[in-house]
Amino acid sequence: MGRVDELWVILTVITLAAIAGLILVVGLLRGRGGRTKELPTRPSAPTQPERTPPKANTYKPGPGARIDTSGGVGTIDRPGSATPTAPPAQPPAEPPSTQAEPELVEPPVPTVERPESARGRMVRLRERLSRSNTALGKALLAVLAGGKLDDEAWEDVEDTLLQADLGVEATTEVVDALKKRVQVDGVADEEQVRGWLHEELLAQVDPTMDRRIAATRVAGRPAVVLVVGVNGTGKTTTVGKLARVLVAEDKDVVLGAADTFRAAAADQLQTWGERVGVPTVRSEREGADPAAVAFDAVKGGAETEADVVLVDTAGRLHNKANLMDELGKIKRVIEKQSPIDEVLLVLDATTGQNGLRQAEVFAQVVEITGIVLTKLDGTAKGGIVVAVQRQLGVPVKLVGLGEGPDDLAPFDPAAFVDAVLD
Ligand SMILES: Nc1nc2c(ncn2[C@@H]2O[C@H](COP(=O)(O)OP(=O)(O)OP(=O)(O)O)[C@@H](O)[C@H]2O)c(=O)[nH]1
Repeated sequence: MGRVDELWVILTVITLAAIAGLILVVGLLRGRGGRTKELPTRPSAPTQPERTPPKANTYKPGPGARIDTSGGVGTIDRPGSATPTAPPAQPPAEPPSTQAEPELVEPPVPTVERPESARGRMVRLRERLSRSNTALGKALLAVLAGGKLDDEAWEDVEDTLLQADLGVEATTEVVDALKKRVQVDGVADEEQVRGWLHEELLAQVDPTMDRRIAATRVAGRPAVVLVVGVNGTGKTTTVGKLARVLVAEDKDVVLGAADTFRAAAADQLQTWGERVGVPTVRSEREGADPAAVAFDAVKGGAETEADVVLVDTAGRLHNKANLMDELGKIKRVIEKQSPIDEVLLVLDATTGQNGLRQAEVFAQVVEITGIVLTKLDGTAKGGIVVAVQRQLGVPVKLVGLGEGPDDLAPFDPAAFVDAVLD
């Protein structure tokens, strides 16, 4: 082989080696690149500078619980908005698929109601209060403006207040204050007496108490409201009505059906929610762990960036110890992921002293922050407002004044006393 041939052979070998090396390097690089693309992508944390309008619900409830999304968190026409009802936003379209897929059944478009705004509800409902309670005002005025205020007359005043469930302490305070005024100013005309009564009763109802409901996001999470009380007091109804009050205030609400004792309670709550476009987290199973449902509801509320989560609980348990255990567990489990901002105790105003005893039992297990007095439309015992506030040291925040969906009103002390003395 001549020198030229040898050179050609060496050149060919070098060229082939270089090509092989190049192929190897390219192959390696492509292999790495491909793998990077396959890394699972996490949905990015919300980076928007401001809160976007509520989204369609993406929350996945734990086993045994499901979220009813027919309320369509992000799809409702908010009450109070001037814009006409827009059709609910649809979930993002699936990528086209060549395979035959099961038919996608569109959820029914809910007819969303527009609840009455909370402002002025008590004024509208005042008549119902006075219808039940004017007997109290009339009786008091009749005695006080009658002119002859002897011991017997004062006893009548006392009896009237006691019959209205004002309680012994408050009754004594009111009577003593009135006696003093009569001593100083003498027996006055009916208008004057009405003024005194108004002042004394209002002082008992205590207009200085903070009656706001914790329903606004706190530190980047939804407020959590736990609703407790014995069965039949109107708990579920109250949660449904409260959702309406809050929706009317443009809040995003999530309901938690932790009353798993009675299967129909979850259905009842879900129906309330659907009417105003609010989702309900519930269990499919009767007797499911209520703490798990409560946990899922709070989690769901956080994930959908709701303003407030309202958790309904059961009140019908075999005995007091069971009730305490269950409530205590619900509280502990919720608190694993979020503080509880409000515990509302629902009391039936028609049950009088019995209701006060119930209040004591609940107060031993949870820290009650507000009272909802239901069925105040059907009783002449409006004085229970004062008695229960004194006993628990927490304000009546809401009053139920009928079975209608908007018959729950924020409690307004002055309007209440006006109605009693009307
Ligand atoms: N008149 C009147 N009725 C009310 C009021 N609030 C609730 N109710 C009625 O009280 C009844 C009981 O209400 P629910 O909400 O089912 O009571 P609950 O406490 O949830 O009962 P359980 O689910 O069995 O624990 C229903 O018929 C309600 O319509 C109110 O303010 N006035």
